[in-house]
Amino acid sequence: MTFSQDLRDENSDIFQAIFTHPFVQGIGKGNVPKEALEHYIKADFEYLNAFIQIYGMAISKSNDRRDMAFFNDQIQFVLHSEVHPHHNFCESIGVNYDELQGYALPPTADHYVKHMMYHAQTGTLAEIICALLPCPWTYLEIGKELMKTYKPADDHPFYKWIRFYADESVEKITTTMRNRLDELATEASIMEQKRMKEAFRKSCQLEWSFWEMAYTREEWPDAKLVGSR
Ligand SMILES: Cc1ncc(C[n+]2csc(CCO)c2C)c(N)n1
Repeated sequence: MTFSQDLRDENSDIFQAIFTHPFVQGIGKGNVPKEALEHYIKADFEYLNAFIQIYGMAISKSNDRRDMAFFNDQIQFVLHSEVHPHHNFCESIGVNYDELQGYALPPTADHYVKHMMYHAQTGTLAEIICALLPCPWTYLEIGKELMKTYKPADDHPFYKWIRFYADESVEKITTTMRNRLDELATEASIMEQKRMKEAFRKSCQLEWSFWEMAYTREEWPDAKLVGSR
């Protein structure tokens, strides 16, 4: 059993909860409330900006050129490819992508980004990868689950989104990160392995929470307090 397979097994409860989340199921059914999609894109645009910065932090912790090249490729991927699923969501609700950019992160997305930054700043390379891996891994499995369950045709409103994440490019990213993690884990102390597992589980939980945040349109209290009392 590899370290990354252990991680997957230990967190299958959260993976399962992500697949059944109403936002994720709504993507499969082709029916997500417009407000939830807007809230998601606003937060995810800024989340991806932070993700790029964290890949930069990971490069600064890398000594091996293959790691540097991988993180560099991922920065390109987030910059140039991950805009496609966002465009798909925007088209489905008839909103211009530009209008959903530049918003402050809601609490859960803010927490998620800072959790990854914490591990990128204070942790080893293995720990950083553990904090980052649930991001491609859960999306890959969401894509595959939705493909299998709903078999979307190309006129499905979220066909492009589902295809994008079920694709082999996201599979390759996940596999590369898993393999590197498995290598690094063999040299990690028990204490480091514990921190790695905690970083991974917390990111899985925050992936679920990110869907929930978008679905419930979570905001900072000050936005709600205005005029409520
Ligand atoms: C909250 C949230 N989690 C995961 C992704 C998906 N994702 C983000 S970066 C990346 C590629 C990693 O190199 C992938 C697959 C997302 N868009 N938003």
